[in-house]
Amino acid sequence: MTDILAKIAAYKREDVADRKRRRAFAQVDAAAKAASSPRGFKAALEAGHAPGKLSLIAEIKKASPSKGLIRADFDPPALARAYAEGGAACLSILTDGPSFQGADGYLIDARAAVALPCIRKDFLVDPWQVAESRALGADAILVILAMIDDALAADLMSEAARLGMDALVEVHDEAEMERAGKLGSTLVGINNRDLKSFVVDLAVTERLAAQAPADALLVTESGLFVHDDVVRMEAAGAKAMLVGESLMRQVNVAAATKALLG
Ligand SMILES: O=C(O)c1ccccc1NCC(=O)[C@H](O)[C@H](O)COP(=O)(O)O
Repeated sequence: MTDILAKIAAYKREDVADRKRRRAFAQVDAAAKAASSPRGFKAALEAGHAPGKLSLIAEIKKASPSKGLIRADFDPPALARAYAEGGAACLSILTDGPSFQGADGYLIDARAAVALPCIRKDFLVDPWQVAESRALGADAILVILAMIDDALAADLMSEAARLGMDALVEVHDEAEMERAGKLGSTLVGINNRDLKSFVVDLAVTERLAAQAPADALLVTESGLFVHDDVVRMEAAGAKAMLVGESLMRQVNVAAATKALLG
């Protein structure tokens, strides 16, 4: 595990332990079952792509460990509406506070503003967080293989399935891609960001795409700035893309989203 992921995993375990002390699983599970029905996240990505067009997961991201503050003027419902107007298929909302200045409320508010499916972008180290994510309204969760072992990944994925959510399984290298295949992942994200150096390189998707499970929908993540990047990632085999920083830095987010999609 990289230094940054080890640091995040350590404080997440403490945070989850604290949340569990305050709220029994039965309570979270009841809230998850009472939450507004899941919107099909993977189905929206499947429906949104076509030759010459990648589906967009547009990210609501205030800050990051690699870039610090990205967007000071930060209004999640307004950003969600701008992304919807710009043609995004789904939203990704960072809820981690310490490293990304996110908040659970951002997911609730952004999802309420639009009809798009939403993934809770956070660092999951306990199946309890999956039910919590659904209770917050999430339609999908992120499973970061670099941070957890296969047993925990399988538990997170089966808990997501139990609650009607999709799981985006994120990989960074060949070994993790092989693990994703063995776990039966059908929605696989290749993260172009090296989590040790924070260097972003679209060649990571080009290198790993051919090894993705045959039936998986492939998402390229991080470091997409212009439409030429989108064309390049489609040529590599991606069907969808996850984009945060480049859109978050724009004054007119809807127009920038349209321009990125071409
Ligand atoms: O963004 C970071 O600095 C980062 C650092 C450590 C772990 C994860 C990190 N990012 C999470 C993401 O996956 C990105 O927010 C997402 O792929 C969008 O990337 P970008 O378009 O480059 O903002």
